[in-house]
Amino acid sequence: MDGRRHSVDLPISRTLVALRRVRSLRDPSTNSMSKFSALVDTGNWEIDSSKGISLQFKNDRQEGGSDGDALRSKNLGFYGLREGCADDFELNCGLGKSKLNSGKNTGWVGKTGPPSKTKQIDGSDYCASNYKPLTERYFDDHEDTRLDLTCITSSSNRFEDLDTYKEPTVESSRAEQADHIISTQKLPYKNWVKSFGVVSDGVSCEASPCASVSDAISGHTAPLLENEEDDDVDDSHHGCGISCCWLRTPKFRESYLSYDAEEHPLVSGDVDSPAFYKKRILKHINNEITPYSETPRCLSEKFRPKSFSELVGQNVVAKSLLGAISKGKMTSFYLFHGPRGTGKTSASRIFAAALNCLSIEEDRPCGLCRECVLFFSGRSMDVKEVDSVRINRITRVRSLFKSAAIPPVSSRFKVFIIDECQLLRGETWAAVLNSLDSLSQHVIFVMITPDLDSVPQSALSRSQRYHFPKIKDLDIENRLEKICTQEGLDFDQAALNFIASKSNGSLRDAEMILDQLSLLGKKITMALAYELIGIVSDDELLDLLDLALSSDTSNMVVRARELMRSRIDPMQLITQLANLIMDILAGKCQEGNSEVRRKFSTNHNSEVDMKKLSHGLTILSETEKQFRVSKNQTTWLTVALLRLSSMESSSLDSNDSNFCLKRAQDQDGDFCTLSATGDGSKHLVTCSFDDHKPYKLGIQEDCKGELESIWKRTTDLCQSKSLKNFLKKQGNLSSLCVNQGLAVAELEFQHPDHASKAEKSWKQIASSLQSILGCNVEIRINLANCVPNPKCPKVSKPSFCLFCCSSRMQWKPHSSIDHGSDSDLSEYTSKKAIIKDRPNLTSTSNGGCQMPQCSDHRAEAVRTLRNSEGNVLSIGMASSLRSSENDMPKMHMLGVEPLTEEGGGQDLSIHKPEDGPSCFSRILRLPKNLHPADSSQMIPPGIEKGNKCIVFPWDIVF
Ligand SMILES: Nc1ncnc2c1ncn2[C@@H]1O[C@H](COP(=O)(O)OP(=O)(O)OP(=O)(O)O)[C@@H](O)[C@H]1O
Ligand SMILES: [Zn+2]
Repeated sequence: MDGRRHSVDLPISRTLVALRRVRSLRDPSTNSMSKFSALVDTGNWEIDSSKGISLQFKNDRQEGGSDGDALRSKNLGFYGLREGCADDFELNCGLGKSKLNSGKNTGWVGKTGPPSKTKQIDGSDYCASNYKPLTERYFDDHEDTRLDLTCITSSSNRFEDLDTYKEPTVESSRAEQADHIISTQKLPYKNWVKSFGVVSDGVSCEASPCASVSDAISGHTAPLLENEEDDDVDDSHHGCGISCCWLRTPKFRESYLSYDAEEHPLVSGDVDSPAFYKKRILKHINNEITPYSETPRCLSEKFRPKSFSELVGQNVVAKSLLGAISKGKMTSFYLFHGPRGTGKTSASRIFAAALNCLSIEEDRPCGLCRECVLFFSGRSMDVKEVDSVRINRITRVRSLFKSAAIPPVSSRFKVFIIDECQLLRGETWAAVLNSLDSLSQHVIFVMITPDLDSVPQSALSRSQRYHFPKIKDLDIENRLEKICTQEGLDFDQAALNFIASKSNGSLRDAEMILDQLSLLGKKITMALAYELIGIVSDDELLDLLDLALSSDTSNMVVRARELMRSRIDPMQLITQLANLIMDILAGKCQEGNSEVRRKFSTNHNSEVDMKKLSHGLTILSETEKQFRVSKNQTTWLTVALLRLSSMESSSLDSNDSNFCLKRAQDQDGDFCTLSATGDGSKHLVTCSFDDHKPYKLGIQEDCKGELESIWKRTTDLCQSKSLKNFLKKQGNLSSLCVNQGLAVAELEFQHPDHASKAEKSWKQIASSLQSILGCNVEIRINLANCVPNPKCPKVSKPSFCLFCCSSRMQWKPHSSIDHGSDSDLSEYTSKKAIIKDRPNLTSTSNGGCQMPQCSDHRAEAVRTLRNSEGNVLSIGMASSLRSSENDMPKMHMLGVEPLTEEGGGQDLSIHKPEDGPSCFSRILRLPKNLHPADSSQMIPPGIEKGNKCIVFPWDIVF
């Protein structure tokens, strides 16, 4: 009867919810949504003040009948359930009565027999009814012939069914879905209809792994019960935590039923009532827990790998698992672990499919064979995903293993995948491990966890472990690119690169971000990605850092405020800044092709900038702590940036006295400070020496020219031709640092003999330098490559400089300098002046190292170890013993304190005693491995030895 209308009274809330949900309802057997898609379009929703909302729809195929026959003409592919053995089962969902008589067993595969009874609920028996396509069932309105079939197929002509389907109602969909679930998955089964040969005609080998089950299988039979006890086994999809595995749909770990698992354990038969199921399932459906989805809901579902070759970045794992299968060397217990979103679950499913794949090819799973089709359509009865939470009871574990003991339905292996196994309780683990030994060869357990530490040791040692490492950014980027191409998404490569870098090795996270971005319907760009992720770009942060390092305070504050006002959370900004600084310090900033990056790395590559940045990390970490107790995060962030911006040399560590400002002569011949500033232009600032601003000509590339020029002029000033040539050829000025009117010049020689020779001529070198620089000069003579010191195993790298000596000469601007005369030299040699107040220190009369001199010509000094780039790696004490004053001191390190180690350079501090700006003392934490005898012997007079520290009350020469 064309045009027949059926009404459903629904409360308004449910109606509206239903409208929203209709997309998520689908036919679980066919994995198809098409049966429901017409619903919204063809359904006619009417609002009646007395009845509420009603849904009406036209029934094209219905030739007649009553309201109760609403579904008759609609072959939804769902399957009925008989409640009780005689009574028709009714779905009172507003559609009237839906009679689901089993009728004849037309077109069904299976065996007939008495109905399998299960426990009674509310006094009524029910049986696993006969199943057949609804069309037939409705039209063959016969009494129960008690076929013992639990067939879950759709009609024999599924495609036709789909085509003819037009207008189900929401409620009928739900009800039938509920029926389907009950009939296909919830009922206890009596027997397996075992042979797939019987149904194989329906298995299309051409079907893709993703084909819906009805496309793939036309007669898959569910197992029937062997006996009552076993009913908890393979039908355990209903709330026991075991569900058939499917690849394309999301993991369905929840039970369809939402009843409390504790109350209804796995084996429980007292819940096996259709009414009970129906209620639960409907509740479940109403709760929008959709076990299946028509189309993959997100990209990560859609692009879930289906073969080992599709598994990104896990080649070792893939190869090993495939190897195990091809060699037939499987074990019963696998443990997949690794960070989230790296493919553990996908791999476990692929592994399960590969184990049962019938293909003889190496590349398994083939996706085409019967087993693969069964598996990928979610209908394999031999692969189960088990919810860890739900089996967290010994009784359930026992049931699980009982289930495992039953041979596989059609496959070679029964595979149980237990995800999140770290949630299993100790007793559950014990039960699992105890039962493992009794497992037959055909059972394989795959446990998955992101947290290996939570898995008991006993389990670890019993399992074959596979680690899934984080996926490389490049692999993620390539995968995203592939997805974009397949999905027809327009994208910027940089944006994909950015997404990859922000997903922390998790491909799922990356796909999620891409998914969200794709919804915007625009080209996937960096700007969009930044906006979505809620972070500012590295370029913006570099800009901010540039301002901070350039001490452009006002602009920096403005910029920071802009950023925070726009979108960024201060805590996020702190984290990002810290990450960026770490990248810069690790030299990663030069990578990439952005203009801002290039500019930043050009402008801020000095030693002092690096120190500022590393100190900045400390500031940021303090600020982060402050954030936790403060509401005004924005202010604290601004304070942090201001601190970063206004960082002075004094706030840096001892070696920060080498504040890296460059000194040069301007064109008028005046001394000035040449600083490397943030804006990229070197600007000249006239400076006087008493302004206490230190500066340095460092070893950076851009200083090299200046250093060479100074060294050339210095050597030119040397009177002795041989010295001049020697210095030009063998030595060079590696750095020059001026602090508080004292220039510390570091000279570098390649060979100890050369260093020694230079040391002997130190006065001439120093005076020449003084003439050029116009200030007090201290020279240090370093050996570029040193022989490793056996006393100091840490210092084994030949590039470290163990040899260092220094001497100081006071500048007398108006005195005439005679570079060749030692007698004149006394006029402006500063040593006595500097050390006169410190009786413990004496100068070496031969003009050698300035060190505290002990009796027996023993001298100690603090030494620095530098790597070939000139960075200070460690500091330590060295002592020298010389048999005569003219001997070259034989230095050896007494102890080394790596600056990087905890308790090392951290404790180094500078004290400025009253006795003049050029002297200070430092506290040096002694190395832990320093032999007490050594330390007591070698510590020079005047050094107070504390518990861990010794105080050097003299001008330590670094
Ligand atoms: N190695 C991978 N190769 C291909 N796709 C992957 C990979 N890892 C993750 N994915 C993508 O992420 C989604 C989720 O992956 P999967 O569930 O296998 O990760 P998991 O490691 O098990 O994560 P969790 O520990 O959170 O369960 C997949 O559907 C897939 O789209
Ligand atoms: Zn296969």
